[in-house]
Amino acid sequence: MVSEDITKVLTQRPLGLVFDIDGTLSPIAQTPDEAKLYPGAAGYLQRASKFAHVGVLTGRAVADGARIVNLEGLTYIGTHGLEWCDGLPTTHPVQLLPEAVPFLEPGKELLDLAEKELKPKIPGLVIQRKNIGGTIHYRLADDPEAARQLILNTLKEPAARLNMHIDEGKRAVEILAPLTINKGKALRRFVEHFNLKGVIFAGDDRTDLHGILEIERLRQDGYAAHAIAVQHADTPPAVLEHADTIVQGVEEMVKLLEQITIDVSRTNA
Ligand SMILES: O=P(O)(O)OC[C@H]1O[C@H](O[C@H]2O[C@H](CO)[C@@H](O)[C@H](O)[C@H]2O)[C@H](O)[C@@H](O)[C@@H]1O
Repeated sequence: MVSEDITKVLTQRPLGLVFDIDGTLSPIAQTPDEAKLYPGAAGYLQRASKFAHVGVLTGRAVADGARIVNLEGLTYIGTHGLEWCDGLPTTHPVQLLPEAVPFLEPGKELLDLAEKELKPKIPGLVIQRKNIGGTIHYRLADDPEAARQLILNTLKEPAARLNMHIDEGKRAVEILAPLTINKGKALRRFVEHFNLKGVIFAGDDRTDLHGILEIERLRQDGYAAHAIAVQHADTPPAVLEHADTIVQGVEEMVKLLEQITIDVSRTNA
């Protein structure tokens, strides 16, 4: 059985279940392309989509997140909230927020610069391009800290000139549009889009904190809302502090998702 607090949310209709991918449903992998859903997760998401609106809310581009989850009938929200797709992007249009459009070219320019300047200097560097901006991964560099410094030093001035924002993720430097869209705003949009009465959000990292804090605000606004933090050695303390439930790692998160599907089908039986 899941906790009473989670059960209370699960009885609401319409209900939403929203998940981050990396570190939440997929263990952190050496490279972005190697990441996979934890065994069983796809089946539980599919089952959950029979009684809830299931959203995938990721820093990856929609196409990349959908490649990993690969289930029809889910909503894919990518690039930290800038892209939205009601279903798999192979069969549904991907909507890019209009305010993000001016940053398509500057983002591309910075990534081109990273390819030219950084790739030859940092063996193992992975440059992940997205529709808007992208992510430069230094996890495989021989000296990750030196790689991080070189990436930040190389991109600082051009990013300021092109009015792009630089942030940091897990062994990665993110090139982002300088917009205030984040996972919290995207979560609110998801709730309003489906007219939800209840929503659960699960995430593990810095960018997920926006989603977790939005859950607090949704509760204040009268929604049944619950935040789950997936704890890893490097989980930011604020994520744990503001979450309503903490699970240990992706394995426990997927077990909880399974239990949610079991409890809801028992109640509906
Ligand atoms: O905010 P998120 O939705 O968690 O997205 C952040 C980035 O996650 C991915 O990178 C991370 O996971 C990779 C695969 O496990 C790992 O190799 C990498 O070191 C991590 O930083 C994703 O590839 C990025 O696009 C996201 O921006």
